[in-house]
Amino acid sequence: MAVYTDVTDEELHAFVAQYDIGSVLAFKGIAEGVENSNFLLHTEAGYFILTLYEKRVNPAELPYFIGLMEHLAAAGISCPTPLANLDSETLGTLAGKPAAICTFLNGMSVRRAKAVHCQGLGNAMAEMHLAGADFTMHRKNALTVDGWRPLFDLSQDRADEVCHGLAAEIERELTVLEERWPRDLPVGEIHADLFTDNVFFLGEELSGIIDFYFACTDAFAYDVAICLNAWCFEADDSFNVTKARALLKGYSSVRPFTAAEFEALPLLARGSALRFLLTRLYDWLSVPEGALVTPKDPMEYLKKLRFHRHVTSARDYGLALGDVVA
Ligand SMILES: Nc1ncnc2c1ncn2[C@@H]1O[C@H](COP(=O)(O)OP(=O)(O)O)[C@@H](O)[C@H]1O
Ligand SMILES: N[C@@H](CCOP(=O)(O)O)C(=O)O
Repeated sequence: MAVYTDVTDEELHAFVAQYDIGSVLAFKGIAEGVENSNFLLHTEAGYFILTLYEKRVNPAELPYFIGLMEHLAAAGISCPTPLANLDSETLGTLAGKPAAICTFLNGMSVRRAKAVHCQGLGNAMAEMHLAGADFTMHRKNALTVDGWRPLFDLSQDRADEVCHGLAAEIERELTVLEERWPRDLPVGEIHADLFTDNVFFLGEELSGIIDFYFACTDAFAYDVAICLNAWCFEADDSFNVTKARALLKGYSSVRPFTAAEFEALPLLARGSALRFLLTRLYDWLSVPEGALVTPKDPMEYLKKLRFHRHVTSARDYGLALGDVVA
């Protein structure tokens, strides 16, 4: 369910009239997504996505997200482009919520990524990282190592309801990551939620990247680590090194890894697994009674975390130092 706010016909027509996109031909809510209310908007000028920003998005941060999409789109990255209205504003208000209209991207997310999709993802992610280099706004990552303990505090007392011993295991992991987290890697604007549902393909060709509302300024290699977790494990929880190799080669053919990134990758993958374990654990334990939401499984990310704990080098992900490091 991802329509939290009702929009009346009058409100919609008045909002759309502020843009040079003709009048509304059709308008319907989109079921996918969890954070914001999204609508497919068809006007005389074509198809668009209308987004109402809901309470988990801080309005003060919207100029960063909107500005980043504008910047990346102008640099040739296939991502939603926010439309400016007749007053040259990309952000407005609809039904009492901040709202924007963005371009519609063709394509579909893949249910089962193949190595070729992972390679395309690697290429596009590296291009996105390079394209963000001259973006002048920045946003601290609230969900990196410094944010994990406060997040864990919210679930610690009930973590063992999900899995016996989980609270102690997370505590040990946090201690290790807080001690060893690398702080001197190349940084820039990263997507930070590049899961399969946020990447569109037409056949085997990547056609677009959506959902920039976790984007932030952090280590490029952390974005790569998030993707290793989200794209390179099978349904039976096994790690698929062929997909990982394709993803890393795809990335490094556009932006070669530094030696420090190569060294840090296993730790970043552990941290990324812990980040999604913690947010999923919180959501799992906080589902309101009767809510129409299916929380995502925290255990999936515990298993991924345990896998990375036994990885000693990025070679285990199929990355050869001589091959790809600048
Ligand atoms: N620019 C876009 N082009 C095409 N479809 C889009 C676009 N933006 C969002 N969508 C559709 O809306 C759904 C939810 O969008 P998403 O940004 O993932 O929402 P949320 O932030 O609530 O998770 C996507 O799965 C996709 O189907
Ligand atoms: N990708 C995260 C959840 C965020 O959901 P999204 O719909 O905004 O991509 C997870 O899988 O835990």
